[in-house]
Amino acid sequence: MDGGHHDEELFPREPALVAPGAVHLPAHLDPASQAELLSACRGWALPPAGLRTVRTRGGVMSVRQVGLGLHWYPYAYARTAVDGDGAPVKPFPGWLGEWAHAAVLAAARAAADAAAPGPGGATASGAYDVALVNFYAEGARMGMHRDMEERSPAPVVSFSLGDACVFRFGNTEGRGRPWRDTELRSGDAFVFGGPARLAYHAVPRTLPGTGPGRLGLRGRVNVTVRVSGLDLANEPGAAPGGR
Ligand SMILES: O=C(O)CCC(=O)C(=O)O
Ligand SMILES: [Fe+2]
Repeated sequence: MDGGHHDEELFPREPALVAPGAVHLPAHLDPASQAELLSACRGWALPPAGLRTVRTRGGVMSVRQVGLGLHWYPYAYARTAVDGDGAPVKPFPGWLGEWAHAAVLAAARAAADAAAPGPGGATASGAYDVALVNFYAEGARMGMHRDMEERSPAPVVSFSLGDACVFRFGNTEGRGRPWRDTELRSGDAFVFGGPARLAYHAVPRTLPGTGPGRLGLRGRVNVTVRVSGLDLANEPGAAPGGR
């Protein structure tokens, strides 16, 4: 899974430091791992506590979501799909935590090679405990936001499948510039932690029809893996956040 080379790329894309603490890892997941993750996503999308439409302060999100480990909703985490069918959230699989951990190590290596600040938060693989699975049909997008509801500084790890997208990575001050746009393709990982952990980011658009045909996916799937830092056993409702 820790590929580094992409069968289909004539010129392999290299890891890129997008901002201090933010690292793009092109073709991090090999084709077999992408198929495995997509197949898991298809299972997670099913009810109960499956894929749902999310209502935020800003309106209805065009991206449909499902949570693992804990259920994220605007703007907190809960143990059940409180803004969906109310069912208990699906468990977070340990292997996904290992994948996230491996991506953090690869990102740290890339940053060290460039003598640049890494994503920080050297985190044990077992610490990753929640994930958000996002499904982007054609035309779906995600506005500028921060991932704020976690209570851990550990890096967020994102894995992309299917159609490519424009991923906009901004700053911690506000939704405006400066930002940098990166194309995320199927199999790419993106890690942000350290000074970038609370940076604003967005997906202004996907690039329909650009996914690898072998996956058999129309649209784009993104999985972000996080350390919640929460123990909801004693907090049945939610942990208030500020997104
Ligand atoms: O789809 C993406 O690449 C980003 C998703 C994201 O920012 C999130 O789930 O908070
Ligand atoms: Fe996010």
